[in-house]
Amino acid sequence: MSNNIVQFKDVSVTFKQKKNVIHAVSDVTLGIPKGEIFGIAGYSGAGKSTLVRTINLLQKPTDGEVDVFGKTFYKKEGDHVSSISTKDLRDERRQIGMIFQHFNLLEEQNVQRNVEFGLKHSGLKEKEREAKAKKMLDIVGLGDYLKAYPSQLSGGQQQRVAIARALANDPKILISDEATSALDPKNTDQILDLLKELNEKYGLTIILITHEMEAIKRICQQVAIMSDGKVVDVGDLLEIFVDSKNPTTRKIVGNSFNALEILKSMNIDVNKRNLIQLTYLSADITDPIIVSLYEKFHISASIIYSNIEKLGEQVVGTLIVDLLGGKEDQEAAVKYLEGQNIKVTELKEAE
Ligand SMILES: Nc1ncnc2c1ncn2[C@@H]1O[C@H](COP(=O)(O)OP(=O)(O)OP(=O)(O)O)[C@@H](O)[C@H]1O
Repeated sequence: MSNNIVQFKDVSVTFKQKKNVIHAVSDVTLGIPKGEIFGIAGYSGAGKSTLVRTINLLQKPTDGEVDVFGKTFYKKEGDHVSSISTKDLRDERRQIGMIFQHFNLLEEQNVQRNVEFGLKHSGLKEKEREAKAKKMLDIVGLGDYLKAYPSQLSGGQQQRVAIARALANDPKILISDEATSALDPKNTDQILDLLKELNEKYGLTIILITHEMEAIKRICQQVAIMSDGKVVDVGDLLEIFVDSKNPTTRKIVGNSFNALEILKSMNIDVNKRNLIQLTYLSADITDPIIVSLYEKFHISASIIYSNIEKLGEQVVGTLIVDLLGGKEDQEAAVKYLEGQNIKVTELKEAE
C-alpha cells in the first residue's frame, strides 16, 4: 500500500471567467508521504493554493482524482463523478487543519475562545473544549495568554493561536498556505521551528505552501515546484536545491547554486576555462582537497566561487574551481574527488 497520505492523480482545475478560461492546475500527479513536511513552492499564481484546496474539496477538481487517508475523496472520469458523502467530508475535514497568511482570528474574542471556536463541531462539552483549548495553547507556547485579545499579540503570537485552533481537532494533516509570509524573519523562524516540532512530536503531516525558499530549506524533507499550474519538479532538498537541471527550479531556488549565471555576471567565459563545480556535504570532507590535488596530481585549482548552505540538517558546500594541469592528471583528479564523495560537474554553457 502506498505511504502517501494525499495522492493527486491527473488533477486539473480550470476557472471560467466570461470569455477567459484559466488553467489554474493542469494534470498534476503527486503523492505526499505520511509524516513528512512537504513543500510546494512556486511563483504567485502558479496554482499552489488551488491544488491544495482540492485536498479537502474546498475546490473541486475539474478533472482527475484526489485520494486522502487512502480513501477516494473525489474522482472525475469523463462525465462520471464519484465523491465522498457530505457527512463523511465534514468528518474528514476535521482531520485536515489549515493556516493562512492572515490569521483570521475573531478580534472580539480572547485567545482561548478563538481556539475553542475550532472545536465547535467536535461534540466535546464546554468544559472539555476549555481544557482542550488550554492544552493546545500550552503546546504552541501561549499558555500564559489565554485571556489576551488578538490585538494585544504580535503577528507571530497570533499565528500561534491560529495553529492551536487548526490543531484543536487533532488533525493528521496541517496545510500551511503562506503562513509565514506576513511575519518578520525572527517570527518566521520561530513559527517554522514550531511546525517542525509538531511534525516530529505528533507525526503530523505538514504541507507547506510558500514562495520563501528559506522556509523550505529550514524544515521540509521534499518539495514540489509548480509553474503555470503544473508540477515541474519534485525531489528532496539536495535534488531540488543542488542537482536540479530544471530551469524553473533553478530560477526559483535562486542564485546560490546557479553557477553559470553567477560566472556570466562576473564576465567569465566558462567555455574558455576548465571550470568544475564541486558539491559536497561538508561533514563528508576529511582530506585537504585543494592541497591533495596539487600534491597527488600536480593540478592547481584556483577558486572562483565558494558557498556554504544549510539544507535541513545537512550543510552543503559548493566550490567552483578552475583546474590547471595535464589532461590525464585532470581526469585522475576528478576520479579522486568523486572518491571523496564530492559531486563533480563540468561547467560548460550549451553552444
Ligand atoms: N476562484 C477563482 N476564480 C478564478 N480564478 C482563480 C480562482 N482562484 C484562483 N484563480 C487563478 O488561478 C491561478 C492560480 O492561483 P493560485 O491562487 O492557486 O496560485 P498560487 O500559486 O497559490 O499563488 P498565490 O500565492 O498568489 O495565491 C491564478 O491565475 C489565479 O488568478
